[in-house]
Amino acid sequence: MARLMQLSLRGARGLTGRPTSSRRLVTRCGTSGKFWIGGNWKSNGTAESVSKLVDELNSGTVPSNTEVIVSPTFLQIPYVSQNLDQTKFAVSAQNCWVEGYGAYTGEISAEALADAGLNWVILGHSERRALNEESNELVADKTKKALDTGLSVIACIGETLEQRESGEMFNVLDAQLAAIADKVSDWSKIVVAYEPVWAIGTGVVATPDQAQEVHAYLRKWFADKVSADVSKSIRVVYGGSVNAENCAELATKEDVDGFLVGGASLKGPDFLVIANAFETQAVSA
Ligand SMILES: O=C(CO)COP(=O)(O)O
Repeated sequence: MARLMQLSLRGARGLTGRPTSSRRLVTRCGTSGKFWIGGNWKSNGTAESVSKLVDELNSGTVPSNTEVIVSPTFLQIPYVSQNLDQTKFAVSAQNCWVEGYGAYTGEISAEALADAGLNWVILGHSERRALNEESNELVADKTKKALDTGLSVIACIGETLEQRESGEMFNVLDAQLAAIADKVSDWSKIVVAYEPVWAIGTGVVATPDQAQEVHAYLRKWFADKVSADVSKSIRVVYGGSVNAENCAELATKEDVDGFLVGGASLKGPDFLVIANAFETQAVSA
């Protein structure tokens, strides 16, 4: 109760002492009201290291105001699903194919993910866009397919340094979102992950103000191009060199509804600090 009161005070005054809008007072972190943290393990993890990581995560706590997912490789998903405490953590895939079951050698369908008991999939990660040449249209088609199959989607967008420095950043983000908006009308099972490519795996984190600027822009994009309701309810999370040291300050930003974490999600104690970032800054506000 005390924490709830602190959260509402924080919503009413903001950390700066300035009044925040009533929109965010009611809807910080979207309709769910929960901060959202994802750990993207990428192509990492041996049987031994994953077992250790799962044990470390199980020994930690996750606040009730935060939803936490981890995303192992396909091969590690069964072990993680069976051994991770799913009262605290959900499990996600890092990709799926655009078609269903069939003659698609090397691919895994959204249906197969659902059949394995998963509820989440990451789509459009910049590494897949760059290394596997996934276009905005393919990411949008995969997003539609995953949603139609009943999965929730972490839809990743973000600009390269070159695009940012040449003034193309907002056009790039617009095009990435517009492609999805062309195919999808129900955004209730989408978390948007803003991951500037220049911040991924580089140790160069966006400043809290840089993250807030883009997140506020994206929220306005939803208000203008989709609807006021979606703008209010969608969660927009930040990814790119988030770690145990910088997460609390980033979490203070009004339009930052969580994080998608790469490297630091492979270290159990660090990821648990990040998973508690919203709780920590809410209580200390
Ligand atoms: O790509 C990311 C999460 O999807 C971010 O990776 P890092 O946290 O390692 O920069």
